[in-house]
Amino acid sequence: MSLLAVNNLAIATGGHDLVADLSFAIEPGQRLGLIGESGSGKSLTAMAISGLLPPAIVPRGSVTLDGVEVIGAPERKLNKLRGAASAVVFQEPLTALDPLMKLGRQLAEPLRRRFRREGRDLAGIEAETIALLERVSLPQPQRIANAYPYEVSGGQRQRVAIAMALACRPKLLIADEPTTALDVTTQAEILALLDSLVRDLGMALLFISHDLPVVSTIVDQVLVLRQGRMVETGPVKSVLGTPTQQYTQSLVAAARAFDTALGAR
Ligand SMILES: Nc1ncnc2c1ncn2[C@@H]1O[C@H](COP(=O)(O)OP(=O)(O)OP(=O)(O)O)[C@@H](O)[C@H]1O
Repeated sequence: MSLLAVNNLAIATGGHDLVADLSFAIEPGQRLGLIGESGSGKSLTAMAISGLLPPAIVPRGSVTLDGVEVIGAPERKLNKLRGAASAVVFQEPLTALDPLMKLGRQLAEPLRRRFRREGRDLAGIEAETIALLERVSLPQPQRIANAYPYEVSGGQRQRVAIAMALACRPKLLIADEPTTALDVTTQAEILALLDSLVRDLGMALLFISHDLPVVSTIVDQVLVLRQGRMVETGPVKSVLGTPTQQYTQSLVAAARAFDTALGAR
C-alpha cells in the first residue's frame, strides 16, 4: 500500500476547477518534487493532502494517507493523521510558529502528543526538546528554547519549524517552498539539513518548489503541474534532463538561461 495515494483529485472554488485529474503516489521513504510556475496548484495540492483547505475551496476525488481517506474526513480524524502520518513545513516559518510563545514551549506541544501516542513518560519532554533543537543543528539550544520567534534569525526560525514537524515523527514530510524566504547560503544549509533528516529518519518527502535546481538536489521523482493539471512525471534525471513535454522544456530552458546569465556575471 502506498503511503500517499492521490486519485483523480480535483480542487474547486465557485464551480471552477483550480486543480483537476491529478493522480500520483508516494511510497514509504520516497521523495517526490512537485514543480510548476506560480499559481499552478502546488500549494493547494499540499493543503488538500493535509486536510487544510479553506472552507470555500472544495476537493473531490480521493487522497489516502497511511490508508486513511482524507477527502471528506471529519476534523477529529484529520487531527489524528496530522503529525503522525504527515507534517508540513511552510515557506514562511512564522506560519507554523506562535509569535507570543517561547520556542521551547511550542516544540513541547507536538512532542507531548507523540509521547502520549507512544505511551512514554512526559517527564522526558524537556530533554527531548533540547535534543530536537540539536538535531536541526541549532547552536545554543537552551537559549533558542527560551527565545521568542522574533529573537532568532529567519534561518533559525525555519530550523525550529522543521523541528516542530519532526517532533511528531511523520511518515511523510511535506515541504512547501521551505527555502524560498531565505538567503542563498541559508537556503543551501536548510536543504542539506532536510536531506539528511529525511534520510536518517526514513521519512518520505513531498517537496514543493518552482526552483528546478533546488528540487533536483533533493528528490528522486518529479511531477510537473501546469494550471492545476499534471504535465509529466518520472525520475528527476529524465524529466528535467530530457523533458518530453514542451512546458517542461520551457521550464528547464528558463532555469538554464538564468544559470548561464549568473555564470556570465
Ligand atoms: N483561497 C483561494 N481562493 C481562490 N483561489 C485560490 C485560493 N488559493 C489559491 N487560489 C488559486 O488557485 C490557483 C493555484 O494556487 P496555488 O497557491 O496552489 O499555486 P502555487 O503553484 O502553489 O503557486 P506559488 O508557487 O505562487 O505558491 C491559483 O490560480 C490561485 O490564485
